[in-house]
Amino acid sequence: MPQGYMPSPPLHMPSPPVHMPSPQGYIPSPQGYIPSPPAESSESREGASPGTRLPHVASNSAKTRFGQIALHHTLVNRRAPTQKPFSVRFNGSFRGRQTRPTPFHGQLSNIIGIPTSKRTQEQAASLNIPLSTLDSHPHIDLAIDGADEVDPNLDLVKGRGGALLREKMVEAASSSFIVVADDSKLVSGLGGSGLAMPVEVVQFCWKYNLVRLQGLFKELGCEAKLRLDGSEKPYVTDNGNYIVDLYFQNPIKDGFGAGKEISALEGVVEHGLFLGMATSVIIAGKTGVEIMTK
Ligand SMILES: O=C[C@H](O)[C@H](O)[C@H](O)COP(=O)(O)O
Repeated sequence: MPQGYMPSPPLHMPSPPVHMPSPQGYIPSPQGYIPSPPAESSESREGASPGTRLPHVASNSAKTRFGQIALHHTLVNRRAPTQKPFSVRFNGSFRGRQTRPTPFHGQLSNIIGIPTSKRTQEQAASLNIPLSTLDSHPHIDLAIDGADEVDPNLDLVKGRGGALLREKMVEAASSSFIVVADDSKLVSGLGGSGLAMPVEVVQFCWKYNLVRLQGLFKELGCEAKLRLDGSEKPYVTDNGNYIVDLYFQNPIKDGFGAGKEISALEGVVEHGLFLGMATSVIIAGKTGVEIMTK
């Protein structure tokens, strides 16, 4: 936990500075902003605490909105702030729109971002967000990121965007890791979407490792494929490696065991199973937003 940071109840957000608009889905209270009364109750998910629905939040804007709220939540709850810059990691949370994201629109200062891909680094730099690296800032206060799959234990599959290695390094160094996703990402078990579970491998003899990776999960009906780019050439990560995508017919039963087996293969750089890392997950659905915490 970073120096000077005091957690507060997860669903309470103290009042932001006066120039910040009231966040959608929240109402003012003597304790600060609190979620608006739920439109309907939500069901709890196995392995996570009961969720709370925040009504009237469109799922297509929820990721950005709740990323902002998560950031505000963490920042305004810091007691006795030090002069030390607050470090936050970024991924593509502002991609698709080139407008300056609200948290950085002159409302927060003393923030340093740690980008997890070259693309995000360029975007953040173009928005004049101060950037650094893990070398200079080995302890990060807050990570906010999306996920490709979220299971009931808040374990994740990540890396369909190709940034899994840097994401895992940076998120593992973060005191708090908040995932923002929509409900299409929910699965009962990792690999259960039938979509890719990425593994970053060195280019040298990639086929050898592809065959070995597929062989590890024969009983789950796993098919391994080399990821290609738009020109049908092997996709190359920011780290100069290839990605082997694993497609499962049946979900992985033991994520930690699977992760260990994958990592034990020489030439494997990193895998897309993010286990025990997320602090909370903010899920947007058609009828509202649910916050899952352990
Ligand atoms: O490599 C990239 C990331 O791990 C994920 O693929 C990403 O966080 C999920 O992206 P999105 O929220 O845009 O679906």
